[in-house]
Order: sequence, then structure tokens, then C-alpha cells
Amino acid sequence: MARRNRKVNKFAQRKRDRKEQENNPPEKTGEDTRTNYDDIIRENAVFEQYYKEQNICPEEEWDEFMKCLKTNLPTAFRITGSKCETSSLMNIVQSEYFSKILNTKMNDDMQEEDEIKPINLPWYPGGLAWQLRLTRMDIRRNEALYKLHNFLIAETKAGGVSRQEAVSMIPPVVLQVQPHHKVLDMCAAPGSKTAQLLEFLHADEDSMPTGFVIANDVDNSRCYMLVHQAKRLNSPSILITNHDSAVLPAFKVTDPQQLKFDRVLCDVPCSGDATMPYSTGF
Ligand SMILES: C[S@@+](CC[C@H](N)C(=O)[O-])C[C@H]1O[C@@H](n2cnc3c(N)ncnc32)[C@H](O)[C@@H]1O
Repeated sequence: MARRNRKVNKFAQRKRDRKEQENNPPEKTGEDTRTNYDDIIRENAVFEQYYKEQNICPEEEWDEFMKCLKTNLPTAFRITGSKCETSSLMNIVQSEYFSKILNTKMNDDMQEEDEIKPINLPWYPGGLAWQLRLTRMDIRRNEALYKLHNFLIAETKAGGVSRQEAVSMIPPVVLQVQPHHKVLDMCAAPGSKTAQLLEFLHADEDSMPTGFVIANDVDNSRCYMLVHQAKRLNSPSILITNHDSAVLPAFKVTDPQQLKFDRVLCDVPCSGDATMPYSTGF
């Protein structure tokens, strides 16, 4: 009962905060120095030469390939939290924000209506993941998008929403983590996938998971991002370690003596070359 009351109070407070933050975006720390991709890299001969030498696409498709690399990625996010919280938040997102966006009359210089339409990612468990095009220009010019943007920032901070590219959401879904699983996330920072693993671990709300997630990263400063994730999600079922995964020592436990994992995620660094959009700041 006490737990339920705490949830209700927390939700009522969040509702009040949400109303306030909708019109007042959270303060930004420091000057926003982010720049559109086109302004950062107009031409990069070395980059192009490198990829041409890999022969990754026929010469006649080169321009199309480069155009594709320069396309801004859509904004994608997941609704997180307990079942009761996620369904309430889903209702709010759909009734208060998406419906207003869909009813918005688009200006001539904005994106086409179809492009702005929020898309539910059908493969994500519980239908909790969404994707939409949310460019800085549109946020500035459209009140419904501006409010959604502020809402997403506030909810991300509160732990109700996690911003994550759709493609990055796939590996933890495929792993099918169960509450009893012992999970190792070898290259975990900043922790988007760790957060998903934890959410799947806590899928049964009536009992605490018997499994856990060990989230490791070689970079000490990035490990603090993992600490932030753990605090944000309020889970006691995570252990953060700071080690080179290539030489990760065996974890000694009392019974059995050496810890064996049910699931291992190894999300090694990539070039990032295919994802060079500009950010909306969310
Ligand atoms: C692609 S990022 C991981 C993103 C993360 N899985 C997520 O979803 O938020 C790669 C991470 O691997 C870490 N890393 C690189 N070499 C490593 C190593 N030898 N051992 C452990 N972590 C390593 C980097 O510090 C970086 O944080």
C-alpha cells in the first residue's frame, strides 16, 4: 500500500513538473556550441578516399551513398519504468503531445506531414519505443514540437524516457534477458543498452530480480555515466566495474566459485561514420 502511495505521489509531482517544464525548457549548462553536420564537414577528401578504397559500393552509387550518410537520423526514444508508469506516460505522450503534432498545420518551410508523424517501433516489447523527425528548425517553428521536445528532456532527466537510436535498441531486445539472468555488459558506457538490460531484468514488478547486470567500461570517466544511469533507474541490481574487457578477470563468488553469465553483450566502439547527423539537443 505504502509503495503504491509513493508511486501515486511521485506521479502527481511529475505531472505538476511536466506542466511547468512544457513551457520552460530545462536550463542548458554552458553555451550550446553544437553545429549542423553540413557546417562541420562540407567536404572531407580523406574520408571519401578511405571509403572509396574499401569498394563498399559501385562508383555510380557513390553520390547516393554520401547523401545517405549525411541524412539526419530521426529522434527515437523509449518509455521506461514500471508497467503502471509506462502506460500512464504512453497515454500522456499520445493524447497530449502526438495528437497535437498530428493536428498541426505545417508551414511551407517545414517537413512534410508524413515525415513528422511519430512512428511506433513495432518490434519493441510493449510498443514502448517511438521514432519521429524532430529537427531544430521544426522545434523552433512549431509549438507542438517545441512542447514535446521540452517534455522529452524533462522526462529523460526524471527517468521516464530514454533517448536512444532505434538501431541501438535492438541488441538487448534480441538477448531476451530474464529476471534470473546474470548479465555482463562488457563495453557499457554511456549505458543506454545497460538501461534496457536492467529494465528487462525488472520486468516482473511483483518481485525483485534474482539476476543482475555487471556493466563494465575501460574508460574511468565514462563509468560515471553508468553510475548516473543506475541512479536514474533506481536499480539495486547493477554492479559497475572499470576494466579492460579484453583481460577481464574471472569474477569469484562463493557458490559456485566462478561466476558464469547467462547473457553477454559486447558493444565495441565503432567508427560512427554512418551516423553523423546534427543533434536536436534532446
Ligand atoms: C559503442 S560504446 C558503447 C555504448 C554502450 N553500449 C551504450 O549502449 O550506451 C563503446 C564503449 O566501449 C568502451 N571500450 C573500448 N575499449 C574497451 C575495452 N577494451 N574494455 C572495455 N570497454 C572498452 C569505450 O570506452 C566505450 O564507452
